Amino acid sequence: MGCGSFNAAKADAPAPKVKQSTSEGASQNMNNGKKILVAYFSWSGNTKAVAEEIHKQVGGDIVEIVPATPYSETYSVTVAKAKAEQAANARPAISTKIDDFDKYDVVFLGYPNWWGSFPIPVATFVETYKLDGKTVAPFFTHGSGGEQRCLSDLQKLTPNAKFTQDLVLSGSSSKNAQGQIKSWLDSLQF
Ligand SMILES: Cc1cc2nc3c(=O)[nH]c(=O)nc-3n(C[C@H](O)[C@H](O)[C@H](O)COP(=O)(O)O)c2cc1C
Repeated sequence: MGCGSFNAAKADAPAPKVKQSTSEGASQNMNNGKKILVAYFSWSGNTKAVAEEIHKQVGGDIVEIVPATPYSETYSVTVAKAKAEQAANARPAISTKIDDFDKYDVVFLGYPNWWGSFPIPVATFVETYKLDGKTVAPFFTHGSGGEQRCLSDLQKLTPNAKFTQDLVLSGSSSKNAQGQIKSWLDSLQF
């Protein structure tokens, strides 16, 4: 798809911020006896809003996937870099650190659709923190292209995870999606 159709989503979104990459919210980190982590990548805040709502509803810990070298706040620069990284199948370093990742049974993993697929730092994340044997509940936001290869490319990277039904939201609906998130979580029995 062309860039024009997702410019609007960026225009409405807050400026990206680099956050401390530590797990937090450990006080209520069990749901149905499962230890939960919500992990997300977000450049302009849409997926972050969804991640925070999921965390609010299911509890557990939440962590942001943060590239060691942040993306530019300039849309066109980030678009060009993301495209080049995908073409090169790059693995940029991430600053995200998670202690004792093995303890998590369920990982809610979310990111925006970037060129039809995952932003490349997500690949670094799943190759660093192995999802084998874990339940993975994927969620995506997009400009207008929908899911495209967001899920199928993730499944290729981590074929030994147990995937639930995913949640796909347009970026423009991401800040008002409490009801859709609740329905999705109910359907997954969380
Ligand atoms: C580098 C880049 C590439 C994108 N590629 C697509 C795309 O191929 N299809 C699409 O529907 N949206 C695309 N988008 C739009 C984002 O998926 C959408 O705005 C998303 O909600 C942004 O999430 P975020 O605020 O968490 O970063 C792209 C955005 C960027 C910055």
